[in-house]
Amino acid sequence: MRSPKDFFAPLALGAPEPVREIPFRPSRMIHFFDPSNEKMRTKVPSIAPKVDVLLGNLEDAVSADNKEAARNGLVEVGKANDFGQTQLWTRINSLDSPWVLDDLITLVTEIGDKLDVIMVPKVEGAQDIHYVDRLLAQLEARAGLTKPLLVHAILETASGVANVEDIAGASPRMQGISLGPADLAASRRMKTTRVGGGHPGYLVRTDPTGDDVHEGRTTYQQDLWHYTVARMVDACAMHGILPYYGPFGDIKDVVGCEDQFRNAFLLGCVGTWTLHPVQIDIAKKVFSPAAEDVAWARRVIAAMGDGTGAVMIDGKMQDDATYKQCKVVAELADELAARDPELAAAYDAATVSDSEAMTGE
Ligand SMILES: CC(C)(COP(=O)(O)OP(=O)(O)OC[C@H]1O[C@@H](n2cnc3c(N)ncnc32)[C@H](O)[C@@H]1OP(=O)(O)O)[C@@H](O)C(=O)NCCC(=O)NCCSC(=O)C[C@H](O)C(=O)O
Ligand SMILES: [Mg+2]
Repeated sequence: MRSPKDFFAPLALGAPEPVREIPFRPSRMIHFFDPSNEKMRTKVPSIAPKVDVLLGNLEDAVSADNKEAARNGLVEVGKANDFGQTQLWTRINSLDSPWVLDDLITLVTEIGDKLDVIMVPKVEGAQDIHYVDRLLAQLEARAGLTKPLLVHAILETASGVANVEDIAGASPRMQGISLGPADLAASRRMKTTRVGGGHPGYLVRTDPTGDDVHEGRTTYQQDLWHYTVARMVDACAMHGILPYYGPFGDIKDVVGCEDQFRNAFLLGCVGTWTLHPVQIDIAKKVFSPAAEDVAWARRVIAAMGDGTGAVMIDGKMQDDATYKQCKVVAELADELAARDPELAAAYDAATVSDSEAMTGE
């Protein structure tokens, strides 16, 4: 454990100064593509402007035979494209794999200036982040990078969940954490066979009303991921980093996907992974606050003045705590609107019509 006094010191001579705060940049969708797949590589220039984050995946879903091709394909993509406001991330292979050292050495050396965040899978505890932290500092120094690479952990082992607060605070590089429900299910010995989402067997049932316990009792499917997502959100908030939902593998179930994403958004996540182009617009819709919620938040903020005291709006009590919630929504809306003119126009139109409705104009 480093002394708090040394926490922000570079871990190698010549490495860039660590950031003091994680900059907020829109990251509603982290779009996964396989850089070993030539067809997907050719789609990068058309997909990049539609997503907040483009991620070249080197780990699971890339076959062992294609690991080198994926690494080289990502270098090619990084060198050939200007990503504008879209961030370029990668997911490296796991720290116990034979590929990860070459992943880090090659990517930082060849395209370290283009990469924003390195996603590390199967993080078990702070020690895994410390290893990556020092190695990155050495590689950054050697490559002459001036901006530190940030690190994102996937929460996908039972031990990672048990240590999530330590992981979130392990380094100033920690940008955020995503849920990895598929590996986490395996690590926990859960009896599901899916990538994220619910399960019809995980439910509660209303009490029996008479003698027949077998019929007429409503069931409600429960969210398998509620506990982990909530715990991850708290760990991230505590350390000033960003929480994300992860993958939803049933690509055809666009409705279930939207529900799962929204649960995560309401609980505090800022974004999610998208595995297929069809999920991009779902993530954009869910992780951008609704225009009517933004109009309401702006109304409460305006009515609350300095943010203290209590007022009634439409029969509902507002006070310091609702003011703070509204600030979260309104500030997120402003940050997203600064990048997205369509969203900016929708938020402004809703705010105008909300204030016209109030004044009866
Ligand atoms: C899942 C896929 C293999 C499906 O691909 P495909 O069979 O080609 O689907 P479609 O025919 O519907 O595709 C239509 C067109 O869209 C292109 N496409 C598909 N996916 C992508 C993408 N991600 N980015 C860009 N373009 C994409 C296809 O090429 C088709 O193009 P065209 O023929 O010109 O019309 C595929 O979607 C895929 O590989 N997705 C990524 C999978 C992935 O990254 N998985 C790993 C993340 S999840 C995970 O690791 C679990 C987690 O760690 C945990 O533990 O929970
Ligand atoms: Mg995984």
